[in-house]
Amino acid sequence: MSTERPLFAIREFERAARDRLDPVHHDYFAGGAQDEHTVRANESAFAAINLVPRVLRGAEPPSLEVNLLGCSATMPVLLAPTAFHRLAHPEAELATARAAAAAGVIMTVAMLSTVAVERIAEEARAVLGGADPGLWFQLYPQPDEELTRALVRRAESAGCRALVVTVDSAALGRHERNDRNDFHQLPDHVQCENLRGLGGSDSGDVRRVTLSPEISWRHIEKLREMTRMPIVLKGVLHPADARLAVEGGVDAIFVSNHGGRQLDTTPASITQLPLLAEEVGGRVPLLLDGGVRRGTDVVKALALGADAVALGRPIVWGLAADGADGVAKVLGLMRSELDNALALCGVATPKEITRDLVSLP
Ligand SMILES: Cc1cc2nc3c(=O)[nH]c(=O)nc-3n(C[C@H](O)[C@H](O)[C@H](O)COP(=O)(O)O)c2cc1C
Ligand SMILES: CCCCCCC(=O)C(=O)O
Repeated sequence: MSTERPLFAIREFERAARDRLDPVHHDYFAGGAQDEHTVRANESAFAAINLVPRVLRGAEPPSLEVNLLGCSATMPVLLAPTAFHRLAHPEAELATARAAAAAGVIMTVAMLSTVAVERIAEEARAVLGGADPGLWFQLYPQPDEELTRALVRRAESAGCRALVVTVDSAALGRHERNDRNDFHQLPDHVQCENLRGLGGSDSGDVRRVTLSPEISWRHIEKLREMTRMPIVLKGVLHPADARLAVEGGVDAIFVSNHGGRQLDTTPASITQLPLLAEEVGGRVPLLLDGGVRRGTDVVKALALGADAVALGRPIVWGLAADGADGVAKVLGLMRSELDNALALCGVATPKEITRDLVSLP
């Protein structure tokens, strides 16, 4: 399966994916909470920010490399965790992992991946001739501490280099598209493979997962005791929570509204970023996701205080459109757009991107 004609923008991958996907699954991937105000805001807020380039800087050719929590990456763009890749393509997370490894970017494996994290790591390592792909693992902390511990152990044993703890999911967001489609159960062949063999059960049934309002800072402290992986809190929007996170010793903060899929009418991630950047004051790295669709969006996020950004839906669109090749093309597009945007802004590296390169609405 491959796209018949070349695609020149992530928006075109979105259309190609829509043409390929079962409409119910497309709605699951594309949709957000309730009226989807935040889904739209994530993208429109980027469009409303202007870039104010510098000229005649005599800059070196752009170099996009970064190091994030000890993992080197060929650009400041990583894969956000997204669940259930098997709904998008039969090769599921294996295809995604091959493309990410070949591109030299960090893939955050979702706890709810449909291929086990060990298999994903093996696939990525094979692309790199046995070298470490620097995978990160996303966790929904469970009220059952032993299940959480087993998931953390599993990620560590698979060689994951950071634990991305999703904290914006005290309950599942209300997805009216899924309700209208009566999509409340996964097909039998789509299983959460990371759950198998843990907590005394061999089932990969997603219903074993609990999203609970009981989860608190105490659970983050426990995670700190459970693992030596750096801990990244994903889903922080309030500056006061960013302060607590830094004081609590987390290693990085992911400014995210879950792609508008949890609480509708939260601000766009990019709108909230400067407030968090000010509160954090460079004490820990800041990552951002939500609505990143262009290389120029990456420059805007870095100018406003992010160290890197992550892509959610664009990766799913690439996967659905053309498997590993589709993901590779999405990442290739981001890389060449970012390269072009840096050159046109008069900077050579992500570190040289400064606040004065953007003007806010
Ligand atoms: C289909 C889908 C599944 C997702 N699954 C997860 C998940 O399992 N865990 C998580 O922390 N975030 C999950 N997210 C949120 C993403 O990690 C990310 O925050 C969001 O997609 C970024 O916005 P974007 O899609 O506009 O790039 C999911 C998002 C989508 C679209
Ligand atoms: C208990 C199942 C929750 C699935 C959530 C996956 C996700 O984060 C998303 O779709 O967004």
